[in-house]
Amino acid sequence: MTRSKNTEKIFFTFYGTFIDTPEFGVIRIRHNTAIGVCMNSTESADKYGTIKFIIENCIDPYSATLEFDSTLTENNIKIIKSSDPRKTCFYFPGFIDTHIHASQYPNCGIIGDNSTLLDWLNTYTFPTEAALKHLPYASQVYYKVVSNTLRNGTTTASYFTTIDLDATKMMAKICSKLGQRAMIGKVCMDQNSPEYYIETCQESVDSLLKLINYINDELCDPLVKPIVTPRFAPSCSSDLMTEISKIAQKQSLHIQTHLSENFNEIKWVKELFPNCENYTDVYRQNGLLSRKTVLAHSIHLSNKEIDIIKQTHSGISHCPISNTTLTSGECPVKQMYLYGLDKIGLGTDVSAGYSCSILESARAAYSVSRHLSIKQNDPICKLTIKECLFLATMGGAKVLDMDQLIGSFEVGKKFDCQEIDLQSPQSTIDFFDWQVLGNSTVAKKEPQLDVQLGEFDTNEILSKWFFNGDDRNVVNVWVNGKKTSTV
Ligand SMILES: Nc1nc2[nH]cnc2c(=O)[nH]1
Ligand SMILES: [Zn+2]
Repeated sequence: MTRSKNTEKIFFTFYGTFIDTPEFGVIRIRHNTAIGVCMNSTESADKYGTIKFIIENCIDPYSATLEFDSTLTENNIKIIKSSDPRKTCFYFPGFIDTHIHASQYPNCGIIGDNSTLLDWLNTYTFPTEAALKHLPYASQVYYKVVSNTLRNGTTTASYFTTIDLDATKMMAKICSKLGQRAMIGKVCMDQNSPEYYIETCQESVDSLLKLINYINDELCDPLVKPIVTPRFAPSCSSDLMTEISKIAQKQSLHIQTHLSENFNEIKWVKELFPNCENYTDVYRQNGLLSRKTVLAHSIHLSNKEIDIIKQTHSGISHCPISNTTLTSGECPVKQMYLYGLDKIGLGTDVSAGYSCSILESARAAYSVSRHLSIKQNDPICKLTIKECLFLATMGGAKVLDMDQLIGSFEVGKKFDCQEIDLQSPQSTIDFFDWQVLGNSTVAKKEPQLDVQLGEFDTNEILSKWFFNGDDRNVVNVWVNGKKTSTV
């Protein structure tokens, strides 16, 4: 270890209670923990924002940082403490939204009581998306949706935009400016779409290539990546799907699309692609399934289709709010997990989903799984809080094939984090003295009480957050070690 002082080095050491879910169904709680993050601006992109040490049961985070690297000085260590004498603050990994339509944000909360997928697309969605060709509209919408997701603790999102190249470039720039880790997908669609919102196969391929070049060679932000985005099988010709899958393969890019969301959609796909065995096979035959493919919904799959998804290591984005509002169905997440399909994350699917919050989607996943359990009279269907929080973080990281990078707090991973305070100034969650103040004596002093009142343990605090929390409890958000701010 060198003893010379190095003023270029910058370390942020975060200190407090860290909670994450490294495996399905497992919650890890680490109190009094120091996490050191390398923030040297001179470091290469792969090192900047990376967790360098995690020290549990740490008394002094400053000394811990010096112990890790004795060449550091007071000037290049920043200690960030979650203030918590009240025991309701903790750090949690940033949420990962594996499926969100940035362009549909203006329609959040507008769906139509009787809408189902195909009529909803024509009535609400295509007109709204087409309007974002007008760049001043696109700018307003995209700033707001990125701000809203960040405010809700989403540090990584996989976005659909529209078919428009310039507006999509703008979205990539906005994500970069606001500091969100993002995949940006220009929607590709060359058939069965309204004449005001369609492109030819060649136009679609050309603008996809231009977007990839822009993001990779001009924007050059390691947090922002292009993602190949055929809308869904009905709106894509086989020619388009094969052309863009070749681009994805050649450049090792992610792919995202929709799969098996609605019964009329599935029937339509059967008619459009009679030579394919099933809906999933349409994507397989056209080269779209890889370990970097995100398949939104995937509700009504046969075991044969699940097998294809397993074999190709593709991931599923479960979008429970959208599946409820559009009455598409209940995705049997737990059963798929038990069947061995372990790449499942959560998507808000704005605006079929009315909320930008992955926490709200996690709650909806919990509820939908319980309704499925009632319907099938089988407790096996039920997801637990821990499992839902896994889907919201590590599950999403796996779906995006980024689980070596994000999703939990580990040395070598990026510091993507939200700080939660259940008693933040704006919080609507009520706590009582005996629940959190380390004051269980309050209860004991009441002789007439014959029930035991006591402090919540950390799992109960987590449960309070899961069911009652919202953006007012997200007090800070860091992506790649950098604190984000929104508009
Ligand atoms: N939920 C949803 N499903 C789709 N299938 C094709 N396009 C869409 C869309 O925009 N939203
Ligand atoms: Zn969608």
